[in-house]
Amino acid sequence: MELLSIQNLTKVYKVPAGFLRKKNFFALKEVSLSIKQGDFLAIVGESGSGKSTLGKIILRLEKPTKGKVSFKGKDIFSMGKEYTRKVSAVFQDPRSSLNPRMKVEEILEEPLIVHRVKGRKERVLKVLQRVRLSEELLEKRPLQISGGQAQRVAIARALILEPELIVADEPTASLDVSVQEEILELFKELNSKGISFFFVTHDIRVVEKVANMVGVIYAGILMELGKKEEVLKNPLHPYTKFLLENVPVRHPKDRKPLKYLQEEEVSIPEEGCPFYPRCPEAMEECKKFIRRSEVNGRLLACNLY
Ligand SMILES: Nc1ncnc2c1ncn2[C@@H]1O[C@H](COP(=O)(O)OP(=O)(O)OP(=O)(O)O)[C@@H](O)[C@H]1O
Repeated sequence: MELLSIQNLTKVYKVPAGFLRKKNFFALKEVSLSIKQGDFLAIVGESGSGKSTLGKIILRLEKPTKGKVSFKGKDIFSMGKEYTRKVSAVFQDPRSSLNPRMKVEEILEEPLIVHRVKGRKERVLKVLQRVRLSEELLEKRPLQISGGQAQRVAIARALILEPELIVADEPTASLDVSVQEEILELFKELNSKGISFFFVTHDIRVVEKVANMVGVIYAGILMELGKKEEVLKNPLHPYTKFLLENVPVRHPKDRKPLKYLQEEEVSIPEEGCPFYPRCPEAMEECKKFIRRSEVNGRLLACNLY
């Protein structure tokens, strides 16, 4: 069953363009995708590609300029509090997403109070077990616990209203590698129990372990979207191929700059395909337009298809 559907989503920001002037900046351009019940969709992209904007729109923290987002067939912006119950969020840094003055117990109880849910104590204890935290933590505040524990508290809070979809925006990026693995395992386990995920990451390696679907975004355009095995084994879009050739390495000293960063800085064109200046397979028409198509169930934005 389709849980979330995004159709032709465009987000335009007005950005400064010289003295007292503003211009349109497209953070997202005509993005369409859908999340089925049980899906773990990972959206991969570099910094500034629009992935967080997409997550924020799903969470109703931003409004689209154009396009539609629906949850089980209903426009999310016309839904009331029941949407916040069904769709929750985990962000990158638990230290800034959790109120440092509140005790863990209060943090976990808050959504239950807002949504007038009874039996709060049992719910809190149950959710602590789900994220494998001990009861002793309830009296602590976010700064008195480790980063990994704090992220588990954030996940517990996201789980407490029994959501159907969790939007997770780089939820492991601020954690140590070993803790990252544990948190990913936890997401995988929650997913296997039926919770769907919209997971934002810049690290395509993270996707390999947990996702069943992967979407690749560049300069606000969803370049490729399909089943994880297919996309990773047989990438069709030149940009997906490029990302896979430049997978980040674990150890900082092994890191090399992305290939194109060694070249001169290329600006992103506003018309046509934003990737064409870097694309080894670019054609003349790519300067003018970008074709969207579906190849064997895979969505592509590329003139090669
Ligand atoms: N409120 C805003 N006003 C103007 N521009 C914005 C605003 N919010 C985001 N942008 C721009 O939109 C683009 C997409 O931002 P977004 O945060 O979605 O990217 P991202 O892929 O999540 O990157 P990162 O991984 O760095 O967070 C960026 O160029 C950003 O500067």
